[in-house]
Amino acid sequence: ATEHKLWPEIDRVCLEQLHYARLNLGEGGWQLFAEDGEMRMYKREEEVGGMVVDPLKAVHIVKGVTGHEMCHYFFSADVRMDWETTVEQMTVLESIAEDTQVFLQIHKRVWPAAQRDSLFWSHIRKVPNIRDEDGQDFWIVCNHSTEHQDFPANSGKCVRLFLTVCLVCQTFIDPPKDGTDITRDNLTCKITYCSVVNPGGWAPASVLRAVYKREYPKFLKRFTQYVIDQCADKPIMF
Ligand SMILES: CCCCCc1ccc(-c2ccc(S(=O)(=O)CCO)cc2)cc1[C@H]1C[C@H]1c1ccccn1
Repeated sequence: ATEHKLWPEIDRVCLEQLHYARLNLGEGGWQLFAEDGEMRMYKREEEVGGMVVDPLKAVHIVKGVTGHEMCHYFFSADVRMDWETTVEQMTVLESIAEDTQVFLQIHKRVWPAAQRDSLFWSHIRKVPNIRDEDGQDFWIVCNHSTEHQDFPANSGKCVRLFLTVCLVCQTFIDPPKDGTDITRDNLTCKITYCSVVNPGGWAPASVLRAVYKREYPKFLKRFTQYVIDQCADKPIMF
């Protein structure tokens, strides 16, 4: 996809998001708002033009799958509707390359706000782990709002929301002591999910914050469980 006009932006946003995801939660005023087993969800309360755009950062540890598998299923258009319960309709507008697609998604309406749609490019890539920490290479999927001449914002019934999302995964292998082949029992996947969603038009701060608090934990728990279930009986994708 390196010759496509979007490539410079895709490359820049992906690397920015990888850096942002790897910043630890020490600085930056993150407040923990949800916990479930190994999943911890943090947010910062921010408003842009009177609209809630609370950045979200979730960290999670999932046994039995690799970062490649986690990112593969997050990126795959074919399975999106199997796990994405808040999307009413999903269309692939453009397949720029094997690793880059442009999506239009109509999201289920969040009462009392108007229904939203999102139009974004989605890119998956492996990033070598150059600091030879004990983890494997990073896999990242980045979703970032973009434009498309056939689908201008706010031209239909939906308010166009703007999003930047990244899923950054790293696999840790604890090999069997007896030198036998690695099995899923030897795999641990560390996940960082970051998201900034600008609702694109006014929505009550109280409603938005309540929806985020309810929907994000459900969303990440459902997605990661979906990947565990899909991978259970399949060969490991390293
Ligand atoms: C007034 C309504 C404001 C906006 C509602 C809304 C829409 C989309 C999204 C969203 C868009 C993309 C992604 S993704 O990770 O890129 C995967 C691909 O679908 C994820 C979540 C979020 C929210 C915010 C509610 C919040 C919410 C959170 C998790 C699920 C549903 N709703």
